[in-house]
Amino acid sequence: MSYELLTCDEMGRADRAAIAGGIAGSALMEAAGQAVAREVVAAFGPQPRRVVVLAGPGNNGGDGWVAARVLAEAGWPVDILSLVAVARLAGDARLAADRWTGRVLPLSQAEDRLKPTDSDAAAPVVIDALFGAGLARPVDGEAARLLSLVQVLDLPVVAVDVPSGVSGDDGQVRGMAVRAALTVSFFRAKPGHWLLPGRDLRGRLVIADIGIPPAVLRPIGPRIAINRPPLWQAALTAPAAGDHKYRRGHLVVAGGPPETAGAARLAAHAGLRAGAGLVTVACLSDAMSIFAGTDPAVMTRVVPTPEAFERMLQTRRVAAAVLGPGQGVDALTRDWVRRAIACLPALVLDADALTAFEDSAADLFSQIRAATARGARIVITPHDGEFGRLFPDLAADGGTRIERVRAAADRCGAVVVLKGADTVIAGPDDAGAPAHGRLAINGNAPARLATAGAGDVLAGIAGGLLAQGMAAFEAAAAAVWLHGAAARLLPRGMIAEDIAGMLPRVLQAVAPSDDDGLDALGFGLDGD
Ligand SMILES: NC(=O)C1=CN([C@@H]2O[C@H](COP(=O)(O)OP(=O)(O)OC[C@H]3O[C@@H](n4cnc5c(N)ncnc54)[C@H](OP(=O)(O)O)[C@@H]3O)[C@@H](O)[C@H]2O)[C@H](O)CC1
Ligand SMILES: [K+]
Repeated sequence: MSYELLTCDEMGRADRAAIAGGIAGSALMEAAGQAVAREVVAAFGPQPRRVVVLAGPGNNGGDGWVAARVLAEAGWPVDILSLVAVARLAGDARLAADRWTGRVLPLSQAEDRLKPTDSDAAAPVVIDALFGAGLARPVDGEAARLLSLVQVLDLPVVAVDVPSGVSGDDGQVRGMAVRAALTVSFFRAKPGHWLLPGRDLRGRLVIADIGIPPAVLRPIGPRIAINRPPLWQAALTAPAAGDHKYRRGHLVVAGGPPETAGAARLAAHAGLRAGAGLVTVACLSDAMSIFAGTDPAVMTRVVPTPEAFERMLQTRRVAAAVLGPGQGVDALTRDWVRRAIACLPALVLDADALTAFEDSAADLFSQIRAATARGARIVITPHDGEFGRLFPDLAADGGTRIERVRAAADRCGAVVVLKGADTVIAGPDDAGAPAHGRLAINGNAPARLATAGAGDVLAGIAGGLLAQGMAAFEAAAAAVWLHGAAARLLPRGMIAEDIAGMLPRVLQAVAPSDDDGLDALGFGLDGD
């Protein structure tokens, strides 16, 4: 399964490369329109049903004209409402329109033809082929009127490429867009299919092969991907026979005051489940009994001073740390963060470890940059509020979610996980850095994952993976996906404490196994 996402510009380049390689543009359009028709029949057939195609002025409309012809040839009653006169169409779209032998209705008849009639066994299916990758400005005027009619009549919509009005690049709505039951796109999906609200408006997504050879992608070098296991699976190591717990990675979680100790407990437990060899919560003496009294596999260590914390990091073979969950927004947190950045090979900074630097973000970023320059792997995991505290100008400037998170990663030098229903993971654009300009959009998190403490669990999973030596971008992307997948296995009513318990099942499905390939209990160990 492919996981690259192409921006509209990259898709245009892929298209042009295919055409330069000898595939006619009209053949691509024919394949695109046929795919749309095929999916309409699969979703709404096999009995023919009335179809109304809304055709726009460009090639998205061209796909609509092809789909109309193919459906009509199969005996489906099809009407076309074209935004512009056929004489004004050009290129492949004009060729496609010229092959249409049925009626083209004037837009004044739109309401009449869209309304279900007594002779309709079911409401007509609308093919939305107004605008696709070429959306250039907000949808208004006649196009908006047509889409509003479809919305008011609550008709089933099949969108060509994207629901018209949704930007393929960022999933934002420009002007207006109607929710589709199904979106048929071509060759590769686009970021706007996976970022909200586009993800929500597109309905079910089908990516059709229209004959573009995958080799065209090599010179394009897409850097945005949907977050799926192939992106990071190879970096998930299986525990080896000779491993001991330190070799599998010692993760330290910073424990805060007793009132908010739950957050670090969740992170510590999740770090262990994600595969860290051992996990220690470092805390002040007043929280000791809480941390020591809960999770039997998690160790506790009292570090009365920042110096003691640093000494522990340096002497206990610490592979990674998670700082921030429930730690407190104060100078002590800043002190621990500075010391951890200065001496550890890997680090997750979450929650309070980010908010504590609201007034000194530049200072935090220069420390992170110094550490990553010597090879440290650092992941920060802000939600939108924390992001706004660290990067107020980026949060305010109205750029797309992708632009914001990219700019943030470039500025701070860490891998940035911008959490939300459509979490985005971005690596800094440092030439030569392993995460160089990479970006993944996550799509597997169920809505019920938005629950208290879920972020602490995510930080712990990322820390557990970093402790095992994973690269920062891969660890961050894997953590986000595993977290979403674990929640998917849990029914409504799940709480943050339940998530880590699902990790063994999820890891079993995506990670290399550490058993010897024999029967489940190992009866066959002697080779029989
Ligand atoms: N490989 C593929 O993916 C293939 C995709 N195909 C389809 O082609 C479209 C992209 O076609 P393109 O012609 O580049 O763009 P659109 O059809 O989406 O839109 C361009 C026209 O729409 C006008 N426009 C743009 N925004 C608005 C608006 N808000 N209101 C009114 N008109 C608008 C634009 O006008 P300009 O004045 O800006 O020029 C254009 O006339 C892709 O999405 C696929 O569906 C191919 O068919 C096969 C290969
Ligand atoms: K469309």
